[in-house]
Order: sequence, then C-alpha cells, then structure tokens
Amino acid sequence: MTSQTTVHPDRPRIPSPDQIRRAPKVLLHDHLDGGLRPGTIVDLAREQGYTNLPETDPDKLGVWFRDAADSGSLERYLETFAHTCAVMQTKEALFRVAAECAEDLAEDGVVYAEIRYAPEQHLEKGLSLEEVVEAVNEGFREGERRAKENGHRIRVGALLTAMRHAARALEIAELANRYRDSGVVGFDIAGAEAGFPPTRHLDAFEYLKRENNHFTIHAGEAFGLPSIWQALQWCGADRLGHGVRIIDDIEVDKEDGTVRLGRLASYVRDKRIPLEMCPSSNLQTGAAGSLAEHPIGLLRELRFRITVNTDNRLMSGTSMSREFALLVETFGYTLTDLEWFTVNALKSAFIPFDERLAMINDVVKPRYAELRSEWLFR
Ligand SMILES: O=c1[nH]cnc2c1ncn2[C@@H]1O[C@H](CO)[C@@H](O)[C@H]1O
Ligand SMILES: [Zn+2]
Repeated sequence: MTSQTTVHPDRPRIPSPDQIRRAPKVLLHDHLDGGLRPGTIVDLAREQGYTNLPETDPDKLGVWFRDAADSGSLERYLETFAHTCAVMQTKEALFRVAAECAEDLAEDGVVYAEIRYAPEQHLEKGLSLEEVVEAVNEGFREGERRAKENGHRIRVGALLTAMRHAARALEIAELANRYRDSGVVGFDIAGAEAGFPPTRHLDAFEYLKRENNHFTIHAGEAFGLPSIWQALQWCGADRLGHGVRIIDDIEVDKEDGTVRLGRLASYVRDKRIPLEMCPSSNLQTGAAGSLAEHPIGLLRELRFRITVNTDNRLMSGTSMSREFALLVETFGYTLTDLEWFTVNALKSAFIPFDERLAMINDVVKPRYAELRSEWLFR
C-alpha cells in the first residue's frame, strides 16, 4: 500500500472527513436517474401528476430507495428506477435534475464527472431523443454555472446509455456520436446483465469504433468472467463498468499469499483497462459481501487501474466523499491513495488527452499536495 515517506508524530496518516470532502474528486460512473434529490422527485411527481411514489415525504422517500435497493439482486435493485424515470419525462424535469446533479457533485468536491443515462427511457411523454439529450446538456451547463457562483469548479460530460434488454443500441450510439462535440463524451450499456450479453449490441460497438468514439460497458457485476471477456475482446470496451468479477481470475495462495493472475486478469492489468468500481452499490446488489471483502482491496494492491465511483447516489445514499471515507475506514487509505484513484480516473476519462493532463497536473496534484501539507500549519 502507498505510504508516507517519513513518520512524524504530528502527521496524520488518515485523512479527516473534511479533507476528503475538500479533496478534488473525479467520478466516471454515476447514473443521472440514480442521483435525484428525494425532494425533487416529490416536487416533480406532484407537478406531473405521478401518483405511484411509495412515499411523499422526502426523507422517507430517500430511506425507501435505499432499503428497496438493498435487495441482494441487480434485477430488484433496478426496479427502483421506475420511479425516477417516471418523473424525468419533460424537458423542464430533465433540465432540473441535470442542473442539481452538477451542483450536488460540485458541492461534494467533484471537479470532473461523466454522468450517464438512457435517453430511450425518457420518451414517454413525447420527447424526441434529441430533445432529451439537449435538455440534459443544458441542465449540466446550468449546474456548472451555479456551482461556479458558489465558488466550486466542475466539468460534467454525458455518457449515453443503451439498455441491454432493448434493441436500440445502434440508434443510441449514433446519437452519442452526433452530440460528441456538444456535451456527450461517450456511450455505455446498462441494465440486467444475466441473459443479456454485450455481444447482442455488437453493431453499436463496431459503429463507434469506426467513428473513433469511446465507450464503456457494464460488465462483471452480476455476471462473471465471460461477460468481461466479451466486453473487452468482442466489443472492444475502453473501460469496464464495475468489473469486480475479474477477481474470479485471480488466485491467492492461502499458505504463502502468492498471487496468480489468469490470462484475462493479466490482460486487464497489462493493458491498464480502467475498472469503474462502485463499492456501496456492489454491496446492495450482492456483487460483494462486505466492504472488507470487496475485491477493490486486492485489486488496488495489485495496481489494476482502479477508479472509485458512486453508481447511484440516491439508491445507495452515497456520495464520492462517502465512498472515499468508507474505503479509508476499511483499508486505511491515505490522501496519497485517494490521489492515486483520482489520477487513475482522469487517465481513464473520455475527454481529450491535453485536458486530462491539465486536470491532473494543474487541479488534482496541487490540491492533494496542499491537503497533505496542512498538518504543518496547524
Ligand atoms: O449498477 C448498475 N448495473 C446495471 N444497470 C444499472 C446500474 N445502475 C443503474 N443501471 C441502469 O441504468 C439505467 C440508465 O441510467 C438505469 O435506469 C438503470 O436501469
Ligand atoms: Zn452503473
């Protein structure tokens, strides 16, 4: 594990909650329809006449989402999105949700985020795919503006998701390509994994490759190695959403602790394939038993390209700061470890190389260095 070079009695090893919040953070895997403020859902439901909410008190509704998502199965976890998608069917609603998303992330110290959603799930009241994308983009720009007024800096890019059980992936990939210079930075597929292999959408991935565009694939969450293998070797994914099951291709000798990587795990590590890990979400869907047993601990030690993410802030009642704090508590990570995750995320982001480099060198590194030096001036 990364450690500090010198030991001084006054130098704290463990970052404080306040330092974690102030540390610049980068988020690559967060669903727009999984991050609404409970109060906003209640408002939007009232405005739009949606009467199926399980609770109308915002606090109780927040608790309901966390409990309902705590199901141990990805399929049941995904059922909760019916309520958020139901209230995200107008331009105004999409704009508001996107603006608040950017504001909330900025407030939490996130400086760069790629937020995903499935445009095909927002057409129930007659919006076109283009109108959905434009409303969300405008919302993100508004959120960035509001954040700036409050003294925060954040940039948000959109990832367009196609649902793996549906048959619109090529159409959504074309949409992502059309908006690539206006707010959309890539493509993804999501939804139930078992029974819906990524190769069903090969035409979409091949199209994006021919267009020199970027995509990530949810793989190795509810289903194991074959899903990861297909996502990489058939579909050509740039990153893996979750990818936790790569652990199934790693053997640790119980006697002497020697580690052996299989061919696929070696490939993922050698090629520096980014893993978008979402610890709290994995506990809820049963992809991991406990945080202490979560594969992120070993994968980080083995120096896979690990990134830390929220997945669904509403369903997991979480934030980037909370995910970092949980990891600090469980694995004893230092500011240097948190910086490593953050730099990994920027290296893996879908924005141009020069922008990523400037974010790393001019935003992330100086601020972590500053945080690390705070103990000197107390
Ligand atoms: O962890 C996940 N695994 C797979 N699919 C997911 C996960 N979280 C959310 N979604 C799905 O992605 C859609 C678009 O944002 C959501 O509506 C939800 O169905
Ligand atoms: Zn996800």
